[in-house]
Amino acid sequence: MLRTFVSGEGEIPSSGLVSDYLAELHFRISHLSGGAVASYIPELAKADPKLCGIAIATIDGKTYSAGDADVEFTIQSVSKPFVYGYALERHGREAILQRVGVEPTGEAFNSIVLDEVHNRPFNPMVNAGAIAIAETIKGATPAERAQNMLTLFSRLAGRRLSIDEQVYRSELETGHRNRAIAYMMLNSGMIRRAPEDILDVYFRQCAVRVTARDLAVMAATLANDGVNPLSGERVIATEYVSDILTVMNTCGMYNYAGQWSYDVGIPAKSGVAGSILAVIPGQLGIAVFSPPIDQHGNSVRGVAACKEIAQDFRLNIFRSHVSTSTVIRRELYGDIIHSKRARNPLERRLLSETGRRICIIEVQGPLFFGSAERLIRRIGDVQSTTSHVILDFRRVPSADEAASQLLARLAGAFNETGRKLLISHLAHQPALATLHEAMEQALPEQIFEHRDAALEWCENAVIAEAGIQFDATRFSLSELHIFKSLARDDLRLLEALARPMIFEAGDRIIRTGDPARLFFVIARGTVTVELADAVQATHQNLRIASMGPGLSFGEMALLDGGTRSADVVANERVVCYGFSVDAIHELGRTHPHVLTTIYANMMRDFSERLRRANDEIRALEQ
Ligand SMILES: NC(=O)CC[C@H](N)C(=O)O
Repeated sequence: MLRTFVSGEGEIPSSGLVSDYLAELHFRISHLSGGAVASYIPELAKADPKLCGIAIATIDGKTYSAGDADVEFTIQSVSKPFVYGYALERHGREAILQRVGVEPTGEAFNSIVLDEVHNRPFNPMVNAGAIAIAETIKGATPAERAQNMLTLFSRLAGRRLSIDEQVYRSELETGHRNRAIAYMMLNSGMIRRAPEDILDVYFRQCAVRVTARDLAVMAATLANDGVNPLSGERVIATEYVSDILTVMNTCGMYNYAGQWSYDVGIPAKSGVAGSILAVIPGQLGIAVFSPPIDQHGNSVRGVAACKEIAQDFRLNIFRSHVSTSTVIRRELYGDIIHSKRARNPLERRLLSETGRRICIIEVQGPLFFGSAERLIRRIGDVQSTTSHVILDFRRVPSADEAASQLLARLAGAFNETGRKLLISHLAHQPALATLHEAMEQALPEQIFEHRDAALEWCENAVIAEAGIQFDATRFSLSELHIFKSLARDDLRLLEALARPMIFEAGDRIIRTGDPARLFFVIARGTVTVELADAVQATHQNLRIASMGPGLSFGEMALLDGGTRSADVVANERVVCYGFSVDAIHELGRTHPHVLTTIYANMMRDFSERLRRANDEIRALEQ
């Protein structure tokens, strides 16, 4: 039962909740009786049966513990899954399967039977299999092999471990059953080197000193796809982690494995010194240590503690925590949501009429078969009404091989139909590398760092298709919205005031804080309006708009005559006309209607922009 979710102190101690839970659990578990300390290895018989420690490590490296979680004991059989992973990595699945199967025995950990069909040990979690696997530990001498083995475990624990010489010697002197198993395997050709050599490193491997906290970290390394959450070091290749966990699930608790899986539902491994290590993939690792073991060789208190934790925290791995229903965060359409590219009134009308052909899908969460399939199905649904689909991946932390393949196929299908699929915010990080590669191959031109750039690309395509671009070659002031409705004579007066100006790419045409003396009309090229230093963390400028031919900027100066509130930078060579604010005001004195018309045009533009901004905000609120 979860009893301690709120502490009495008024404040909720963030990590105290789990610690308190473990402390209570420990209190109950440590009073359990039953079982006996293993004595077939004489040195193990000396263990204090009262010892009891519990530890949990999360995949982001937080550890919780209760009781004797920092007391050292020997790892024993809990070492087996890790050396198995090591062997798989060195020799590959095929070669290892030749030597050791993956079938549960239903027999004790030290059973002497081999699989008669293949003449190999049933699985790597029982002694026979683990001894065969120990032969794969690299090294020309016993010392080198011991060193390599110890290095593996130190990397798994995230600290330097050592070997308990007494326990090692004790088993070396008395482990005749294991010796028998080794000789039998030599006889059947399952091991090739001298049994004593292999047993030497196997006994040492079993005698590595660890704490419950170490085991929790090792379990968390498996839960974390093979990366130690404390050191950040990859210790096991991702592709073999599921092999290890599968075998742990079917064979890790020996002839209790079926019942364990039914009761607890977590891949686990136990050792005769009294420890159990359990792995909840993607979440955490659990370890319990208490020496008395039952008839199967599993720690009595360890089994009880794991059962409770699994039930209280709903950790059965067959219980699904993933949902595919949230893969689409929301959909936005190009009639309401616009890029930061400022548009002239004609283009704006076109986009509000036909912009629904552009669909932005904000994707969220990890992509795997289920979520990718759901996403693709939705894209299929919107396809009939859209010509452009932008996938915004900023909230996608990972995509596996299956999802990457599905999306690559989708991209291929898009390419064939002439519809466009665009990708934005696909982060450069290892968990997205496969997807990146697949997308780069399928859509080399359509991957954008920012969604806004992708949207602008789509808008440009829609506008180009409609053939309504501003024609800069026959540029006349009457076509500019700011001068709309002015009589020809008035326009002529204004033309006389226009000063042609040329800027090169990167030129800062307007600088924040400068006195505002001119406003500009673009004839050729595009500019970007940006807020200097706006992104605090990086001191980067924030792009708020970009604009091209036929649009004006800096006209606010006509109203407030103050200083500039943003920077405007030329994106390429820009030809524009500058109008002196003073000269326009001057003109207003003799021709007041010129100024009022300009003001009215500006007001109309502002109010339209405000309305559109409100529509966008409303759409983004959903
Ligand atoms: N179950 C175990 O932990 C067994 C390990 C022990 N070293 C043995 O080989 O017998």
